[in-house]
Amino acid sequence: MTQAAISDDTILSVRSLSVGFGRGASAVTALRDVSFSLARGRTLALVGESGSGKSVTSLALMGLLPPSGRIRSGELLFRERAGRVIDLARLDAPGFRGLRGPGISMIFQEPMSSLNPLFTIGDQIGEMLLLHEDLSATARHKRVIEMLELVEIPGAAARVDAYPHQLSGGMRQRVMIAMGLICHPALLIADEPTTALDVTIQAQILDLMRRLQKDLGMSILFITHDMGVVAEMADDVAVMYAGAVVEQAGVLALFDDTRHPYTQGLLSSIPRAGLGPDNRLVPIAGTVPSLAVLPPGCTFAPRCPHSQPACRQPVRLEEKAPGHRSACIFDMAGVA
Ligand SMILES: Nc1ncnc2c1ncn2[C@@H]1O[C@H](COP(=O)(O)OP(=O)(O)OP(=O)(O)O)[C@@H](O)[C@H]1O
Repeated sequence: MTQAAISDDTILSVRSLSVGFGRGASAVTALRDVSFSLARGRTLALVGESGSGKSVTSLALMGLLPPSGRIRSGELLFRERAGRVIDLARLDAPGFRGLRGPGISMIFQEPMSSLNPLFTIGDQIGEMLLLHEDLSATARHKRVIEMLELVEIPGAAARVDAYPHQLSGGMRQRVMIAMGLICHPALLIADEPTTALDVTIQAQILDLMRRLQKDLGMSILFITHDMGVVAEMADDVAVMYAGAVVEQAGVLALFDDTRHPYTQGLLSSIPRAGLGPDNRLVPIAGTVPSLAVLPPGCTFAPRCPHSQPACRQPVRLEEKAPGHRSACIFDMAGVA
């Protein structure tokens, strides 16, 4: 345990995190020297293509890496509501059991695979309280109904006894949010919580999350590959590529003053209203490299339109403007 140096307004500081899977010849490094921080009460979007390391980062934060995964180095400094700072990279299993719920909570993309079909939603939400709070059965039932009302499930007092299959996809996602928030976590990790939903329901769920964040005073780590959702939800953004953060900035700076060619590629691949024949979508050419055979130097160089021989040298995430860091040897400001 450590009262390590993180500023008072920081809730999470990930420092030089490296995570590997497997051993010997088959070992791969899934996260390389990942660093980012999340300020209290704000939303940080962790964004990147499939396989960039977003889920491995969140599983490491929750102490839920699979048995073949291991934190090789780094610090995960987390500030509890009471103010104490703990290093999650050194927390043991009982420590994590106490932390998951009231400290950090996670909601996943697919509610149907996270909810148990055999238990009512009331029982499943109440289970979190049973683990963490000493309440009578009546008080627990009341708290669960209040939570269902907070996530705007109509007829909460009756729906508390429903089974997951009796609810629509949007309602099930609200149940997942209720389960994630019932113990009032300081940090909510939301892993693509709206990907499986249609756009109207997605907008409602994002609205709800923003309102609950204000009401309950939480910080959110929002994992997504969708730049539209980033623009809606994030205060700050960390962009990941092949297991490393390549750019971190405030959301406006990231969109208006993009510094890394990979982020520029992600932004030019999002659909915009009014695209004409001369302004087509530009998908990023090539694919994410295999973690087993990463190119030397900048891992994005083989796909980068600006790449030069110098990009084969090691590159570090460096501050290019106040609060704006990028891992590119060039200053890409103003270059599209
Ligand atoms: N259990 C595992 N064993 C071996 N490698 C793994 C394991 N879990 C993840 N990885 C590797 O770690 C890398 C990062 O995966 P991760 O799931 O974090 O990506 P992601 O950015 O969350 O992708 P997606 O958006 O598809 O969820 C991938 O290359 C993946 O193959």
